[in-house]
Amino acid sequence: MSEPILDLHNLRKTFGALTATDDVSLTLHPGEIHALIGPNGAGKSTLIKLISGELRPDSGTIRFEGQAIDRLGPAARARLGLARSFQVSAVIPGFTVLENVMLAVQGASGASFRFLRPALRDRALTEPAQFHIAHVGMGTRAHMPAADLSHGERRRLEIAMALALRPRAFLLDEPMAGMGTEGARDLTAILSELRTEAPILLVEHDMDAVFALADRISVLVYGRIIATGTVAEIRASEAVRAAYLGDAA
Ligand SMILES: Nc1ncnc2c1ncn2[C@@H]1O[C@H](COP(=O)(O)OP(=O)(O)OP(=O)(O)O)[C@@H](O)[C@H]1O
Repeated sequence: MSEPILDLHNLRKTFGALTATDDVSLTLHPGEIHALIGPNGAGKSTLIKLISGELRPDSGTIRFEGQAIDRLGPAARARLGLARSFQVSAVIPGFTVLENVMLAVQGASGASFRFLRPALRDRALTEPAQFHIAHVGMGTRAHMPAADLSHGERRRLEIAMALALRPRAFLLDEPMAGMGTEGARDLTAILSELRTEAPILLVEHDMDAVFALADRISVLVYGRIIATGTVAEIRASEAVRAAYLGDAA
């Protein structure tokens, strides 16, 4: 297998007496969607926060494209291309789809006048923004205010904004949450394509989406990875069935 883009080694995080992350090691490789599943309170969000830099581990290491990033804060990790989508990119409701993505393009270029409405004639911003908007199938919505978008369209906008940051890896924490069946199906198709842009570490409770998307699945229970494998391997695992999947397998 290719060199991992993201390489976690023996990560550990405690909150008082509680071990939320118990010696977790996992890798994310180019082109793959690696899903992280597990019951409520298993430590999935904590792990995402350790990777994004919002939380610091008690021990263990995180390498990103071969570089140790343990000492970097969230902003520096984001600049390296570690994109925590659906949270980093705050959509401005009064701005159009195009303006929102232009702001993301502007932010990615390091410009500091983040809160000014971007100049619609600035082709250095409009061209990449329109490219990302077309990529997520929102070409006909470019001039619509973000406030008027449906939930699913807003998710697409957020992905276009994440793409503008030229990510090297995506950390997605429950992107299907709050979406209807159709919206979830729609987003599943988008994420499936997105993996060719950058690999995705996907925390998700929607098992239909996980089984449809994941190249590999890791199962987290009480902060510990109890199994990592393909969809077929995880569905067939007795340990996983007993600890988590039950009838969903
Ligand atoms: N800042 C914190 N301080 C104390 N305990 C915390 C903190 N953050 C998380 N925890 C605890 O750590 C454990 C793991 O929580 P975490 O939110 O990572 O789980 P999760 O798998 O994401 O759950 P869910 O699926 O419900 O989102 C839980 O027992 C939680 O109560």
